[in-house]
Amino acid sequence: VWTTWFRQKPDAPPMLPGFLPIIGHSHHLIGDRKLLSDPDDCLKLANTCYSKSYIYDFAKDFINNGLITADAATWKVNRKLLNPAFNQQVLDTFINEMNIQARNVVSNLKNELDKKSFDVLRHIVSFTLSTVSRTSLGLADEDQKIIDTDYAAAIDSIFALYCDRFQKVWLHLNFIFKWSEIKRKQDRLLKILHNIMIPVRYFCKFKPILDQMLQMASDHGVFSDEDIREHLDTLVAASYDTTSSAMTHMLLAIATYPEIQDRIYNEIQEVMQNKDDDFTKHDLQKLVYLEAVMKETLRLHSATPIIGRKIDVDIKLKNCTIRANSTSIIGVYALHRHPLWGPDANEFKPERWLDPSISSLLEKPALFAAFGIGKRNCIGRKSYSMLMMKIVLAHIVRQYHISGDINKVVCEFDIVLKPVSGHHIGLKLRS
Ligand code: HEM
Repeated sequence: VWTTWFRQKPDAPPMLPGFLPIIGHSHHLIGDRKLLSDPDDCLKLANTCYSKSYIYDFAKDFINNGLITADAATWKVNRKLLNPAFNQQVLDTFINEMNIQARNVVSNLKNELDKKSFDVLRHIVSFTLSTVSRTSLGLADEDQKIIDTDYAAAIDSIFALYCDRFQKVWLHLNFIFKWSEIKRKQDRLLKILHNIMIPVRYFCKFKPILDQMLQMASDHGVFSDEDIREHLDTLVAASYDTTSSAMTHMLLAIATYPEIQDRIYNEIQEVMQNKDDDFTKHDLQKLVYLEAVMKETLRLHSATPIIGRKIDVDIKLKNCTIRANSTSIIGVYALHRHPLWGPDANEFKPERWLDPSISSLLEKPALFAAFGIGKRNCIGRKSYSMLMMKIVLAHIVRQYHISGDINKVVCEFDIVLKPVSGHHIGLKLRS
């Protein structure tokens, strides 16, 4: 009542549909939220307020000061320290491991050949998890199995608990939550996750990202053991669901449009001169059409359709002012369909990414926000996750003809956007 009636400025943004006098949107259990979809406003907000909405605090017991959940002051320091761990030279050393993991997926997919359809998510999740943990943690094979099974199951369950808590608005209050069954389950899962991740630093072999953190801990005394555990958990948690969701959507999109699939295949053949070699950094740079398809899928089927920010200070936007101490939601889904994309904004057209005029369009950096907006964007964005996804997609398309229909997929909003109807594709071996 207070925020709705007494603290509103005359130039406050209009209320979302469904607003009722006095109770606002509380019958929808979403409280007082502003949804933004103008690219300039979104960027201004994202670069003015670095604090996350209180919903992110649900994951604090798990990843506390990791980049995703850290408060603004801690985030600024840690992001600066961690940025170098994701530089291009470090990431180039991952290409070999990514090729190995991609060949494993292609080999496992042989068991699914010639079925009318099957759910591809299991294969993609396992690829993502093993690639991320091998490249950032550098685990040996036997230790990797614990991550593939116990850690993956625990992380899935803990994400489901966060969603459950999000929907039960009374559990947003900590003093009720701490007596709940969800809290007891969360504590059990955290014990499993911590017991797996804490010893990781002692038994790794190839570990560029972890190495960087250990180096900083010893040189500057900046990270404690617990900080390192939180950063490692954050990397796996932040990459595994998002990348799996994005990659399954990309496979489904490629499956839906045979002419697009043929063009990707032909591009691969041209670049690789019909050989079955691993993809090098230079080969990957030449796969421009595949990259356009990936970006177009991220645009229309973004794994993170909304991003929440806590508003710390009053912000004057183009047509309104948003008050401090409220929450705003950046509507990535809406930004990706903004009229600036043109009259064909709702159509799947990878060619738009090859059109030279795209660079003037992307001068508004918030227009494409699949990896977040502004300075607090995804640390693993272009180089890490695009690289990993490109390699596996190129290996799969080179080997198999994919069928499926993305338009039949029904999604729900979990921590990321997930198809509830399954991720069904069919595969045939290319001759
Ligand atoms: C297709 C794959 C991915 C998508 C769509 C994605 C998307 C995003 C988005 C939208 C954010 C901003 C969240 C927010 O503002 O609340 C974010 C942050 C983050 N992502 Fe990603 N991500 C992907 C892959 C990865 C990978 C592979 C890694 C790690 C290697 C990673 C690590 C992170 C981290 C650490 C943050 C927090 C950054 C910060 O606050 O400084 N992500 N991601």
